[in-house]
Amino acid sequence: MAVQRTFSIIKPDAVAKNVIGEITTRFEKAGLRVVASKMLQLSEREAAGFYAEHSERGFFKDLVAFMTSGPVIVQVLEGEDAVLKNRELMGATNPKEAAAGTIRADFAVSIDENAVHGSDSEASAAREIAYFFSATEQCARIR
Ligand SMILES: Nc1ncnc2c1ncn2[C@@H]1O[C@H](COP(=O)(O)OP(=O)(O)OP(=O)(O)O)[C@@H](O)[C@H]1O
Repeated sequence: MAVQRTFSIIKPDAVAKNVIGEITTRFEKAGLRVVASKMLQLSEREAAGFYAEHSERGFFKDLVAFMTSGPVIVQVLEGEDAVLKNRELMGATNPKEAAAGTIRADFAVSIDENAVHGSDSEASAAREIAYFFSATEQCARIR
């Protein structure tokens, strides 16, 4: 598997819990490298645009309210098989179903406030990275 990039959000609940460093350390220990990172307070428009695919779902309004409830950290992670590796580190969407030792099992309490987002495919990663980062904010390969 080639080196890939994926997109991560450390959501407002995890930022409020003061575990930005602990979550980022998990990425690094798993061989993923942070190649872009910033803290943002999302507007309603930005959060709704990011989750547009869920706009017809019953939880959409609550999701947008949660994602705008405090600052988030958006990151680009690079490494071998980065999309799948990050999904494995995150665990299941619902923390109650997340495997022991995953980020969501350890730091999240509910499906509404589940600590992290990670792209579900390379195509999503490319779209999500471009949504939040300009070309100049994305470092070239760091080695
Ligand atoms: N049934 C639900 N009730 C409440 N919130 C939900 C529900 N399903 C999903 N969500 C919220 O919407 C987000 C996006 O849902 P999706 O199905 O894309 O999950 P995911 O890919 O595991 O999560 P993410 O996209 O945040 O990485 C979830 O992370 C969660 O916060």
